[in-house]
Order: sequence, then structure tokens, then C-alpha cells
Amino acid sequence: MSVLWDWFYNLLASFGLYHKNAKILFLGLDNAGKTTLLRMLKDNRAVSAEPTIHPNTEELIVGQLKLKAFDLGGHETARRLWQDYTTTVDGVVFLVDAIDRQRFPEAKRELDNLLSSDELRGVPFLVLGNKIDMPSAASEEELKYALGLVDTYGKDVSSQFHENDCGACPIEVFMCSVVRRMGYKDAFQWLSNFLN
Ligand SMILES: Nc1nc2c(ncn2[C@@H]2O[C@H](COP(=O)(O)OP(=O)(O)OP(=O)(O)O)[C@@H](O)[C@H]2O)c(=O)[nH]1
Ligand SMILES: [Mg+2]
Repeated sequence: MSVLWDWFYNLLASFGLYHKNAKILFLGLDNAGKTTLLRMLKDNRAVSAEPTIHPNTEELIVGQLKLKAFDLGGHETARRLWQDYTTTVDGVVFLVDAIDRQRFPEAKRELDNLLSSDELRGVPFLVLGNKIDMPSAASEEELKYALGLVDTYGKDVSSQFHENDCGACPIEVFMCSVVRRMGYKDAFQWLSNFLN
């Protein structure tokens, strides 16, 4: 039965007739580009955003995903709110400013906190290294290393061989430029494989 349902569901999805519903948190340090990404996904344009103080919630459609996206502020005081949103979350999009090398350790610390939280156990994490339009941006390899994410799930979800069989949470790093509309589509495609 479930095989038949999967087949039917994939068929509908392939025609864009079915959307997966998912509650997704947009997290990451301040200035990483979370609100810019949300606005881009929502209105397809880059608007300059003020630092987020109050959480924004938006309903978005990204490919086959219907997302309820929660964009939370990333500055230190706003981070205290993150834990109020982590229950019943289907996925986390964690943005990192790939130009700001000095803050990679801080980003790693926050990411590690999230990864070790009980509430987010098993939840897929999409890590986006943003701002690769800037020549000084870190490479994917450098960012993975700095974040301690050398063994990630693997981008090819259909592959039987995943670099990391952590079981607990699929996590992968994709590099992107929100303002240039580069990189994040494949990334959301990857994430959608882990959402029901
Ligand atoms: N070069 C470049 N700048 C970007 C990109 N995406 C966002 N920015 C800039 O990064 C700055 C911060 O973007 P926001 O979207 O406000 O960052 P945020 O993560 O929402 O920050 P908080 O709300 O403070 O947590 C803004 O000046 C954006 O224009 C990108 O792809 N490339
Ligand atoms: Mg913001």
C-alpha cells in the first residue's frame, strides 16, 4: 500500500500538483542572509533587510515544497528565541556568511548546539554557505572543515553510499549566493527528500 501511495504521490509531485508541507526554521548568525533568502523565495527579489528583531513567519512554495518558514534573528539576544521554535520542526536551514571567516567558530558553536538538541534529533539540516558572489568567500571544503562537517550525508540522496551514516540527522552543505539566485535551489531539492 505504501509503495502504491509513494508512487501516486511522486506522480502528483512530478506534475507540481502536490506539495509537501513542512515547517522550516531559518537559523544562523546575524548578517548571514536569512531574511534576504526568505524575501527572495517569497517575492523573487533581493531587498535589503534590517536585522531581524521579531521572528517573521511566511508561507512559501519552493519547487514541490510548501513551507511555513520561520525567520529568526541571529544576533546574540535573538538567538535565545531559537529554542522556542525547535519543537515539531521538519527541517532547519542554517545559513553561514561564507565571507566572514572570523565568525566561523561562532557559527560552528551555534550549529553544534542545535545538532545536539533533543528536539531536533533526526531533523534534516541544510547548511548554506552564502555570499559566494564575493571573491573572498570560503570554498565549500573550507567551510565544511571550519564547521566540523567533513562527513556529511552526501548530495546524491539516491546513492546507497552515504559518506556519513549518522542515522541521527541528514546534514549537507551547499554553497550559494542568495542575491545572485545561485545554489539554493539544488539545496532545497536535497532537503525535500527528507520531508514527508
Ligand atoms: N554579497 C552578498 N550579500 C548578501 C547575500 N545575501 C545577503 N546578503 C547581505 O547580507 C546582509 C545581511 O542580510 P540579512 O538577510 O539581513 O541577514 P540575516 O541573517 O537575516 O540577519 P539577522 O536578521 O540580523 O539575523 C545584507 O546586507 C544582505 O544584503 C549574498 O548572497 N551576497
Ligand atoms: Mg534577518
